[in-house]
Amino acid sequence: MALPHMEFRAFVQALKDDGDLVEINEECDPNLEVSAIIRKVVESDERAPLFNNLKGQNGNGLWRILGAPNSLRSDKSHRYGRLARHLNLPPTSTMKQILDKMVSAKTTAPIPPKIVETGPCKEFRLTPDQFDLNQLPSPTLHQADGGKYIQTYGMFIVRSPDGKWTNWSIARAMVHDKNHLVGPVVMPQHIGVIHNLWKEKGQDMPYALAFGVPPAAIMAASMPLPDGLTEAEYIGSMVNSPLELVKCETNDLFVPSTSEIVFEGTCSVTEKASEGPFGEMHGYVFKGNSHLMPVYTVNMITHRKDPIMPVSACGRLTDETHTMIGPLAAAEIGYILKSNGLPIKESFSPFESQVTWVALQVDTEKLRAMKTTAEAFCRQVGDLIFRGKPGFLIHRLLLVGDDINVYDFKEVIWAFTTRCRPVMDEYSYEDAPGFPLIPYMGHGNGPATKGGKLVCDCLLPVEYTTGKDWEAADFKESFSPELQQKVLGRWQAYGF
Ligand SMILES: Cc1cc2c3c(c1C)C(C)(C)C[C@@H]([C@@H](F)Cc1ccccc1)N3c1c(nc(O)[nH]c1=O)N2C[C@H](O)[C@H](O)[C@H](O)COP(=O)(O)O
Ligand SMILES: [K+]
Repeated sequence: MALPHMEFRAFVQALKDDGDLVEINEECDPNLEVSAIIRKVVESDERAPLFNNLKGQNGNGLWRILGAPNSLRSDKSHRYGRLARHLNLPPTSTMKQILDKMVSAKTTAPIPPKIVETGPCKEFRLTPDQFDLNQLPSPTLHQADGGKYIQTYGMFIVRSPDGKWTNWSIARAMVHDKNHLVGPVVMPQHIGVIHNLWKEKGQDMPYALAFGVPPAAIMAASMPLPDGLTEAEYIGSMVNSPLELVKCETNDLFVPSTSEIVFEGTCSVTEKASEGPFGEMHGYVFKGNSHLMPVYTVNMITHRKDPIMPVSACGRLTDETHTMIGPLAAAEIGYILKSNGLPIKESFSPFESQVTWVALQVDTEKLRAMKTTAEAFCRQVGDLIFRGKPGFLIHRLLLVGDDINVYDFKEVIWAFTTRCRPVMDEYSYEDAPGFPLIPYMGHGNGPATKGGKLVCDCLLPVEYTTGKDWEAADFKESFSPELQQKVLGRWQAYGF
C-alpha cells in the first residue's frame, strides 16, 4: 500500500494505526444520523468515524463514509495529527510545520504527474441507468439544508478550454436528481474563472469529481494557489514524486488513479437550479437561503470496491472548513507578503475568528529599518491582500509584533485588545471584494459582496521607531531566567 499522503485508503489505515478512527458497523442513516455523529465528533475533537454500514449502499459497497477527515485530535501533543498524516509529516507536527510544507513547493521545480493506463478507481463502472444519487447513501448534513450534500470533501477537476490550466479545488455540491448535482460555481474561485472561459465558448464545462483522492492533493485543492498553476504538478513537487493519474472514461480529464469514487460529466454553462441553503463554515444555516447555481450532469461513476466517501459536516468549530480554508489562505497570504519584500515572519488564521481573520507576525527590527509610518505600512499590506484572490475570504488582517505567537489565539487577542486602538489604528477597505458567506455580509446591513474589511494595527507606535519599551507582566518576562529556573525547580517542594 502507498504512503498515507499518496493514497486515501492508506490514509484511513494510518488513522486506524494512530488509534484515531472509530469503525461503526451498525447500520447508520445517511439522512442526518451520520452528520449528527460527525458534528458531535468535530465539536469534541473525537476520533474520525468510519461508517461501514449505511442504509442505501449498493452491492459493491458504494459507498461507506469517513467523517471528519481533517479535523482535530483531542490530545494536545497530536492536535494536528490528521492534517500531518495528509502530508506524511509526524503526527506531533505544529500548524507552522504543516503550513510551511504547503508553501514549500513555491520554490522547487514542478513535478508533472505520471499517466497510468488504469488503477483501483476503475474497478467498477456505472452508467446513468445503473445509479440513482437519491437511492445511494447521499448524506443530508443539517436538517435545514436544501438538499443532500454529497460533495463536501471531494476534488473538482476542471481544465481551461485551451488545455493549459487544470485546476483542482473543493467546492460543495448537492444532489439535484438521480444523475445531476447542483453547486456554487462562483468568482473569484478558479472553478468559476474556468467555468466562465467555457461559457464564453458556449460549451458546457467537462469536469471530474474525485472522492478519496491522495490527501496531499486535497490539501492543495483547498489552497488559493496562483491563477494558472496546475495543482497536480505543484503537489508532485511538494511530495517529491509524480502523482499517478488515469484518464476519465467520458472526457479527457485525468483523475488520481487510487481515488475511491469518481463522478464524470459536464457542468452546464446555461442550466441552473436551486442550491442551498447549507450549514456553512461560519456556523449558520439561513432558512430559505437558496440561489440558482449551475447544474452538473453525472455521466459516469467509477469506483473501488467498498469505496469510502469522505464527508465534512461543516458548521461551528472545528471542522475541515476551519483547519483548512483559513490556514491555507493565510499560508498563501504570508507567502505573497514575503515575496513582496514585506517584513512578515508568520501568518495564521485563528479558528476562534471562524477563520475570518489572518494574524501576521511582523519582524519589527526590519520594520524599523523601513522608516515607515503605521498608515503607510498597513495600506501596503491591505492593498496587496484585500485586492487579491487569497484575501477574498478574510475580513481582518491583524499586524502583531515579534513577541506574539500567531498560532496561539490567547496571544493574538491580547495584542489586539491592548495594542490596537479601535478606529484610529484600523484601516478600512470598503471598496474591496467582500465574502458574502460571512453572516454580517450576506445577511447584514451593507452590501453583501463589497467592503467590511480592516487592517488592524496591533503594533504600538514605539515598535515602528525605537522598539518594544515594555515587559509583559507575566512569569516569562517579569522575572530573571535564573529565578524562573529556581521556581520551576522547586515547584513540587513548595507543595504544588
Ligand atoms: C476544505 C473546504 C474548502 C471549501 C469548501 C468546503 C471545504 C471542506 C466545504 C465543506 C465544501 C464547504 C464550502 C464552503 F466553505 C463555502 C465556500 C465558498 C466559497 C469560498 C470559500 C468557501 N467549500 C467551498 C469552497 N470553495 C468554493 O468555491 N465553494 C465551496 O462550496 N472551499 C474553499 C476552496 O476549496 C478554496 O478557496 C480553494 O482555494 C479553491 O481553490 P482555487 O483557489 O484553486 O479556486
Ligand atoms: K486550489
